Amino acid sequence: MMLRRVLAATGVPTHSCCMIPGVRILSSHYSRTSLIRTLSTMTTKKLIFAKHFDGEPKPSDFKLVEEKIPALKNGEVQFEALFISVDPYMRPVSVGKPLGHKMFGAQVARVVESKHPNYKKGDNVVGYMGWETHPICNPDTLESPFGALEKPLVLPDFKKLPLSLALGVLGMPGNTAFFGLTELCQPKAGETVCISGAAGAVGSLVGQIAKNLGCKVVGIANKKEKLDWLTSLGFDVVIDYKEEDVDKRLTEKVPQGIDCYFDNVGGEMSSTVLSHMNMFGRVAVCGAIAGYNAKTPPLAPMVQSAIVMNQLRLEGFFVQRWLGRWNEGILKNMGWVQEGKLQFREFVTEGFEKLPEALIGTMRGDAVGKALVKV
Ligand SMILES: NC(=O)C1=CN([C@@H]2O[C@H](COP(=O)(O)OP(=O)(O)OC[C@H]3O[C@@H](n4cnc5c(N)ncnc54)[C@H](OP(=O)(O)O)[C@@H]3O)[C@@H](O)[C@H]2O)C=CC1
Ligand SMILES: CCCCC/C=C/C=O
Repeated sequence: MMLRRVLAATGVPTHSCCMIPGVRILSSHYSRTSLIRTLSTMTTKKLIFAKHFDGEPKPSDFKLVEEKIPALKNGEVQFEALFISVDPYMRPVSVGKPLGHKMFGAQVARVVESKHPNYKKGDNVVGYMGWETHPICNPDTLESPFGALEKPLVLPDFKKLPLSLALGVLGMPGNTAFFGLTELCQPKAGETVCISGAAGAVGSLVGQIAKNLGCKVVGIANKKEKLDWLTSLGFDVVIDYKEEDVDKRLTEKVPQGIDCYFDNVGGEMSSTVLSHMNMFGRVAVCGAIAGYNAKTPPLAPMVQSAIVMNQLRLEGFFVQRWLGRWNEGILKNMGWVQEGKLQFREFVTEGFEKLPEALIGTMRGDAVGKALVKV
């Protein structure tokens, strides 16, 4: 549609839009980049959620479709996706979602055209537009995967920082780390904070924030590359839960006990951590990835004795609880990033079509830091 208008304006017959000569004539009026962009925005690619996951997600659970971009209606905005997020939460949150629709999820995108007063061409946003290259949506009726209305956020000037950070340290994972740790664990300087899934998008930030607050930090993850990275970030103790005996290592290396546990994983290893907690310890239950792909919930050793004997407080949370304070977390994390006190690492896969593989990879533990796809 847009290309037809451009061609009409140049006098090139519109039926020649896909022919090389037409492209050559146009290039005298338009830069090669804008022409490529114009051509590519005629259609949009979507990954459809085609089959409910059975165990681990599979590429065949998704279907790639390409559609013409419809005309924009009043109140709508057309975006061009720049980065799309892949997150383990997608596995449990997909349960019960209707099939045949675009896969849900967050993306960083640029506004291409707008018929909404609060969005203008060229704005960069982060929002739940799903797995699509050129989505159109009405921001006022856009739903997050968690079932609430959530408008795409227009991003402030990121200065020299990459826009992709709006999906990581300056976005949902950053706020999960900040609010989950500060509000639920309430760590005090000198206390010991333990984190499972410690080298991931959320966990790597939790550990660094805890260090910034003056705590001792224990990180649990798998693979030498991840543990070395955590050590370089200042984690005091690192444990490979697949290669080492977590119980023995905690006894040896954390004799003072654990005051706060930020749990991304659940299962047997978390039961072990709970048995090392101090009196009045606090546990933020953020995720349970150890069980996301399981057909029947895995059994874990009983934890109630540790909870009772040490009078622990465990609380689960969704980060959306703090939507009303969203910018507070983002600004706090941005300050630490700018001071060099909050390092981030991104694990970027190139290509929209690679989204399913990227999701599967991050659930398997391939990613160090935040996993995302560059469209
Ligand atoms: N409550 C909330 O509001 C939110 C919750 N979450 C949850 O937080 C957790 C972390 O999310 P996020 O940082 O995005 O993801 P990560 O970047 O941490 O990626 C997932 C990691 O989980 C680890 N993992 C996978 N399987 C297992 C297993 N069986 N046992 C132990 N570890 C495993 C892998 O690390 P390794 O190689 O070290 O095993 C993998 O890298 C997830 O559970 C997610 O659902 C996320 C955002 C918001
Ligand atoms: C057990 C599922 C937890 C996932 C919560 C994720 C929220 C992300 O925004």
